[in-house]
Amino acid sequence: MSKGRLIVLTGPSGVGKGTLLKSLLQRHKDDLFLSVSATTRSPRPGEVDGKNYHFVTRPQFERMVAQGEFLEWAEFAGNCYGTPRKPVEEKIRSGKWVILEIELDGARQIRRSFPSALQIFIAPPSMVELEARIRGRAQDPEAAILRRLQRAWEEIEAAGEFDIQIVNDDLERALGEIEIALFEPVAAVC
Ligand SMILES: Nc1nc2c(ncn2[C@@H]2O[C@H](COP(=O)(O)OP(=O)(O)O)[C@@H](O)[C@H]2O)c(=O)[nH]1
Ligand SMILES: Nc1ncnc2c1ncn2[C@@H]1O[C@H](COP(=O)(O)OP(=O)(O)O)[C@@H](O)[C@H]1O
Repeated sequence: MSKGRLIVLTGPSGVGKGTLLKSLLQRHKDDLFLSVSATTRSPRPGEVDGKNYHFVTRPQFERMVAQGEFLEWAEFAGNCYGTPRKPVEEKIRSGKWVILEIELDGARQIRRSFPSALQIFIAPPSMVELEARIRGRAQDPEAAILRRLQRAWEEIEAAGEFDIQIVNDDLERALGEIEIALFEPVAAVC
């Protein structure tokens, strides 16, 4: 049986993490499992409970924190997000590769608790393009967009903490780079 593995994907809101992951998971259905987070954020149009997120109330989220149900959790732009511990641990134990699509604080927590996790940072081609993508998605109120853009600067400054940085300019090229990072590790240089 193959060995389980944890992969963290982080990057500012609107950079294209969800878009990249959708294609990646379609191409590698049998190899990769995406963790479904819990959040107190309201569902966006089209988002499905249990598929995109587990949508919970703040008291429910706080109870889950108190009961140690999260592998990591953080507050982002006024809402809480957390990775349910049990499904991730079960998948890893059964030899699966699990991807966490999480923000910077969560990635830092995972770095401490799972130092062997591969940490990938997705960067935008520019801040102008990032803002255009968040606005083009047209799914967040103005206040949420502004909070995400403000936070984006801090996240981009921390890109160097990650094992790999990939610029999502051309989607196919960025996907190819993620696939190389996951499936074609560079041979050790003697
Ligand atoms: N720490 C942490 N961050 C998460 C989790 N789930 C999602 N996030 C991050 O929370 C941020 C906001 O997510 P979301 O509201 O879906 O907005 P979007 O990134 O603009 O699509 C993103 O950076 C996600 O990667 C989680 O379980 N833990
Ligand atoms: N390489 C790319 N070039 C142009 N637009 C992109 C690219 N990747 C993603 N997008 C668009 O940017 C917007 C934000 O992408 P999304 O995957 O929702 O970002 P995130 O999950 O990081 O918040 C979407 O409208 C998506 O279609």
